[in-house]
Amino acid sequence: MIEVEHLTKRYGPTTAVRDLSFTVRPGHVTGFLGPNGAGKTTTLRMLLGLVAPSGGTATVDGHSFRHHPRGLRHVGALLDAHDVHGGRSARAHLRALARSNRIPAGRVDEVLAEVGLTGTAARRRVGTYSLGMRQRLGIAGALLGEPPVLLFDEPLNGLDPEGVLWVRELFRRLAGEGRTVFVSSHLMSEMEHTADQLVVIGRGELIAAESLTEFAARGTAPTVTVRTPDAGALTMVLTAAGAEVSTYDEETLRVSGVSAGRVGELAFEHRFLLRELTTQAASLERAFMELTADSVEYLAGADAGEARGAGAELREVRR
Ligand SMILES: Nc1ncnc2c1ncn2[C@@H]1O[C@H](COP(=O)(O)OP(=O)(O)OP(=O)(O)O)[C@@H](O)[C@H]1O
Repeated sequence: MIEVEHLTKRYGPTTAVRDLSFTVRPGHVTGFLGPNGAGKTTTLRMLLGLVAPSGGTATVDGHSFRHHPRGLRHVGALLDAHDVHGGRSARAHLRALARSNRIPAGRVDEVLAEVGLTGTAARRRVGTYSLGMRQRLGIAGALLGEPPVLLFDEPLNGLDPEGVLWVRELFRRLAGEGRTVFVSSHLMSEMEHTADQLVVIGRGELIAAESLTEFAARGTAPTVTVRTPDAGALTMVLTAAGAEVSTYDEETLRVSGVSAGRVGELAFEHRFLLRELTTQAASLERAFMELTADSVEYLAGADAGEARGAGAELREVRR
């Protein structure tokens, strides 16, 4: 179990992490989400004892990583895929890691096969690797000691679609084996098919720590799209039934506040012809943007107003 309690990190006038507390449990893939600069990397570095906190604690199974004698056999991590000597081969790099962590050398070929760096790829200098290949090597390094706890900082960066699918399956399998898998990303679209638990931060502070399902429920309610030649008359019926209706085009309505089933029943009762009746689930991406809108440091032009506006809307709803 990863426990972060009142964790704070200041760099001069910048507070990268502020009074952050959360728990990450074994048996789950937990996504660590936040916009750029939210403090994810700083938190992971504190967990690994690479950066000293200004306050609070970050522990794995009750110990700080620095004081854990089993090193890579206890916590495996991929922080920065570029953090590997470019002149070495993948195999030489992993052999050195294995030696210094007293891990049997036989594990090196096992993890290379696991991440798909076999044959000539394993013998090539890491300096010639693409970002995706470096990510695979970083993941191999994290898996080397078969640790019960795994930390990954933006592991999907640079991976091709096949690589993304492979990583997702790998993480699920590792969690299924009872390990703790903690994965950072600044993109909800990456996490929504990867994680089942979420820790969301913005400007170094905790915004949410809950399951993906709970997080989804915070977002915009699902909407129903209805296509009918009787759009005007159906709008009146739906509004009378308590729905909110907006017109998309002369045949298409967007309906919220009632289910697709109820729209179907009302249309049947009033003998309206329906050409389409579909539900759009709440978008997790939208919920994430709304929730973090006020903590986004780097916004481009027009998006800034829109995202902040969305944040304000959500606060209205919560009140
Ligand atoms: N060594 C440092 N010295 C000064 N400021 C730092 C240092 N490391 C991080 N910061 C600042 O702390 C804040 C959090 O940075 P961090 O890299 O932890 O965020 P992040 O969530 O990982 O972002 P990204 O998704 O962009 O990698 C940023 O404002 C960053 O500029």
